[in-house]
Amino acid sequence: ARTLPAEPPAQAHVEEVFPFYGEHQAGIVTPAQDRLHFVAFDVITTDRAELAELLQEWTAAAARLTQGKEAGAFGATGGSREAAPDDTGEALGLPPSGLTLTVGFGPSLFDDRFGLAAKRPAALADLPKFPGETLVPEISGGDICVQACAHDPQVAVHAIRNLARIGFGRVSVRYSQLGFGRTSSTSRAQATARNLMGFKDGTNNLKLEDADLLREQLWAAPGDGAAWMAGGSYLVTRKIRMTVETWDRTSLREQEEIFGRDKGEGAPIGKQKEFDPVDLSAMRPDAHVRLAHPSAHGNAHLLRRGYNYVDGSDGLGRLDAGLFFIAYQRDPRTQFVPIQASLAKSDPLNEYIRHVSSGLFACPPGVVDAGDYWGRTLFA
Ligand SMILES: C=CC1=C(C)c2cc3[nH]c(cc4nc(cc5[nH]c(cc1n2)c(C)c5CCC(=O)O)C(CCC(=O)O)=C4C)c(C)c3C=C
Ligand SMILES: [Fe+2]
Repeated sequence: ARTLPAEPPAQAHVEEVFPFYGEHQAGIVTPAQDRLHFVAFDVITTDRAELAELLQEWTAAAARLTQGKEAGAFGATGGSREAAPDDTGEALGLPPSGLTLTVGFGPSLFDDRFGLAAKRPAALADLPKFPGETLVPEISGGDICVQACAHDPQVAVHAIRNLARIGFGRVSVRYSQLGFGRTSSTSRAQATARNLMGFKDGTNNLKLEDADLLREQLWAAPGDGAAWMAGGSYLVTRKIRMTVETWDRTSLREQEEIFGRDKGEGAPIGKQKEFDPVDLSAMRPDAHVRLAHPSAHGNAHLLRRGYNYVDGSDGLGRLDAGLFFIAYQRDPRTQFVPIQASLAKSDPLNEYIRHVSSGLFACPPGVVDAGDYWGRTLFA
């Protein structure tokens, strides 16, 4: 029998509303919701004022949407019948569903189009090329990203669709990704969910209860170099395709040795329970959790917040499935990069996975009140 921490019933989840205003953006330490719609935009206007104006319009819409309201004051049906409605309507009648919207700015926004080059944080350094990755440019990068998380996919999709509609003529969608089944817990009140390899994922994650570690490892601080990012965090996304058919023909012993944890309970090799402390010496030297462990990287942690994805099948009878990996951190140069460098070099999981897209974004601090907007500290 499984023992899971107590969680509120599903109905309580869909009625959940997370505050939009605050020191930090919601959607980072917020207990990970069940569904994801992630979008990356290219900015097509070259006018800085127009971009800042769009961010203000987006902020106003996001403040409404996350509270369970329609995108604009007239909504889907309250405006003129001669004009397009200011909400697309597919979330009418649905509960708020714990929607959060989190914005980030990619390295390409800091080129010479908007006079932002001098504000590019050193921590937003382009990621190096990692061995074995086969990144597809069309589903990588982006000037601006928005991560929508909710318990109902229709609510997450509705939010992204309305932001894209508002941005018409100023931004265009570069790529978007749907995700289901969170693969991380970001709070100790949550049960650990499973990835598509069938393993509990997110056991040893940074969690919202870890106040000291969050201060040290998650949030950018005023002395970090880019003052406008204080209270923000850096986001790395990686779409990681899994060859699940090959994985499914691998023995249970091999699967468990690759991760360094058992499949049923999620306990570290040599231990009994999921949250027993990891004994690295008990597992093979290249076990995934051993290579990724903070002790192997100068105590570097990540706040992982990824989702499973299945984009249909690939025409060869294989599921086009995997993990949309999402990780927040204070500085990717000392956190994601060294961890991924060692995984790319030695992780036996590499036989079953391929990184196909990559994104890097500076997610600014939270919007403090209705007079504030996404990116104000950057554009000020
Ligand atoms: C660069 C960072 C990481 C990538 C990329 C990554 C890919 C990846 N991971 C799993 C499954 C699991 N990962 C687990 C632990 C874990 N993974 C990372 C980092 C990356 N993983 C870290 C930092 C950790 C925690 C290590 C520790 O402190 O113990 C686990 C074990 C359970 C857990 O603690 O979350 C699993 C399972 C997959 C399938 C995958 C790519 C598809
Ligand atoms: Fe991992």
